[in-house]
Amino acid sequence: MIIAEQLHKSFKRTGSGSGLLSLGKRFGSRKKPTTLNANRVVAVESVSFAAEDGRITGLLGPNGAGKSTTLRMLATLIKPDHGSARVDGFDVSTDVLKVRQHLGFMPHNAGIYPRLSARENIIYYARLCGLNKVQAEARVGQLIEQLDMHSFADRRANGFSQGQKTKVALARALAHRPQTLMLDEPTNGLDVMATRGLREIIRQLAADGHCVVFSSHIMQEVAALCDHIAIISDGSIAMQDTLSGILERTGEQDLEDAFIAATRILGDRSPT
Ligand SMILES: Nc1ncnc2c1ncn2[C@@H]1O[C@H](COP(=O)(O)OP(=O)(O)OP(=O)(O)O)[C@@H](O)[C@H]1O
Repeated sequence: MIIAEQLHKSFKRTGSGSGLLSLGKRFGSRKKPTTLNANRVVAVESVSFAAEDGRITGLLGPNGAGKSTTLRMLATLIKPDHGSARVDGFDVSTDVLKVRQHLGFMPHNAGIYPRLSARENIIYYARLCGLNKVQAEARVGQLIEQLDMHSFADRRANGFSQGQKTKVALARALAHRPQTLMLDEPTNGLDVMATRGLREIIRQLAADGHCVVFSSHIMQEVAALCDHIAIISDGSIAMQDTLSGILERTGEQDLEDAFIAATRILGDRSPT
């Protein structure tokens, strides 16, 4: 289970574009210019949401909404500036090792080692997570079977297709049998069959009682897969509920219209 409360993260602005922001609000943003700091990029303004075990939770937001930054804070890769979050009861700021034991994270850009084979990539990560050599080899064998990776398991990852990279990254995230799994835009670049396969795996993990969180900007995908949806826009959660709850609260017929309505409501709530 994940509980995030008012997570906030900004980054130092680099490069020469700092003057641009002070001229006005960001394109597509409903935030007023006064909330923007010319020296900092606010990636996540205030994110609070809960993701329960046995449930698929979708973090739905457009490009630049703060999805990856939120997931990276939850995965203990970066520290929040403010706010707090717990993964299976462990604090992401103070119980880093415990959080990592309980969490499997598949980052946006797969991040696999090109010189290692698929099998070696997964074994390496499993060993980092505390499995001994025999355990790691056995676990990797299971994952290769489960994710149908036989045809490329012993090839170097350099040159892998997007789908092959995604499978390796997913296997790596599952290596230590984490209770909670977070996937950052997992279907990016996958074909229809690979996407279907991944959806089945996600459904099965939730059915087995795992907490699964994934980020996406694809409405149909989130609508088809998620039990719970958290809409993120401009670094804040605009609305969170079941699909039917979101449709009811916005008075819309489909998620796309509901998404626009929810972000408009958030914009109207923002301080002037
Ligand atoms: N390390 C960083 N330094 C500066 N700005 C950053 C950094 N990381 C993220 N940002 C900025 O924070 C904002 C949110 O980025 P983030 O990657 O979290 O969004 P996202 O919702 O995952 O977007 P996408 O769907 O495009 O991947 C963006 O404006 C991004 O440029």
